[in-house]
Amino acid sequence: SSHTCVYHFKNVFYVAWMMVIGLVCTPLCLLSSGGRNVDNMRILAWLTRHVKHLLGLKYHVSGLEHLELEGSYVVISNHQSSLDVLGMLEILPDRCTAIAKKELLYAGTVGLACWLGGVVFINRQKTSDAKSVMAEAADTMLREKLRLWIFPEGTRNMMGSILPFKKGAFHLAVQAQVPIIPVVFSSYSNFYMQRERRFNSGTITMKVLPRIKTKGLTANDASTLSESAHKLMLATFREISALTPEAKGAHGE
Ligand SMILES: CCCCC/C=C\C/C=C\CCCCCCCC(=O)SCCNC(=O)CCNC(=O)[C@H](O)C(C)(C)COP(=O)(O)OP(=O)(O)OC[C@H]1O[C@@H](n2cnc3c(N)ncnc32)[C@H](O)[C@@H]1OP(=O)(O)O
Ligand SMILES: CCCCCCCC/C=C\CCCCCCCC(=O)OC[C@@H](O)COP(=O)(O)O
Repeated sequence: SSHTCVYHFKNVFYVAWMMVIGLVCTPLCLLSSGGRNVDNMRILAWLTRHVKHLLGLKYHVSGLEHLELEGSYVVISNHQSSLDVLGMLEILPDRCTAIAKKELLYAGTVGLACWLGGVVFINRQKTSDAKSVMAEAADTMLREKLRLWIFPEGTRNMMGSILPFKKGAFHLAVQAQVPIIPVVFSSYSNFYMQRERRFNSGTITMKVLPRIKTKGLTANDASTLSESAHKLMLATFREISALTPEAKGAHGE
């Protein structure tokens, strides 16, 4: 039926169009900075701005003032789909890059674009490697006055909730003694339904929350920090999501 066609078309179009953007951005990034540089993220964000219109998506953002902090910080957000990248680039602060799984590096021109934007790649299968790469990223972040965007669930999740957080983002913030700024995306379940093969137009609410301070905290506090951030973000997710009755049922509400 027609909604199934639209679903497949939009998904294929999204990946293909991002590949084209990845290709277009490459010479621009090379000309402007000569190689891998976090400032290339501005170019990526600028080139990607229009994609939401092509997919019929709107963003409603609140709390942007919480990102207007001096110096380094870690942004954490929930992760439902590769579409999250559009929201991320919609509000991306200056000098901010991301942490991603290393597989993304091999995703053609999108991988190249990520590399040019200074994305830090981690091997999730090798926890000890991932930890040392993230420790190095904490140093680089301070030295080069960067911000890092991390998806602490560590994987995509469309179940209408937020998975328990991995601890890496919190260790990194504590090691660097920088604040954590939570960003919550509302549920995509009102416009994107994988099971029913529906990808309708829709509005995504993004809420930036006030920073969580880490000054004086140690590695022992990472678990508590992770749990309290999760609780806060899950409450916000439920508050801002226009949940369907079925999705509400899945939450046990
Ligand atoms: C695209 C169009 C063209 C133009 C656009 C181009 C580009 C677009 C621009 C940008 C796009 C960027 C897109 C990015 C999106 C990518 C999203 C992703 O890839 S998500 C997947 C990757 N992210 C993550 O995995 C999140 C981070 N992961 C973690 O934090 C994990 O903790 C881990 C480090 C990988 C380890 O995983 P593990 O399963 O072992 O988890 P635990 O958290 O339970 O940890 C186990 C144990 O170790 C302790 N720990 C963890 N980290 C540390 C540390 N750094 N130091 C010390 N100890 C650590 C932790 O406390 C646990 O111990 P304990 O149980 O005793 O507490
Ligand atoms: C050589 C061709 C390879 C084709 C691969 C196509 C990949 C491009 C897909 C969409 C275009 C824009 C996406 C931008 C980046 C999306 C990042 C992303 O969402 O990665 C998933 C990762 O967070 C979690 O992975 P898992 O849920 O654990 O798995």
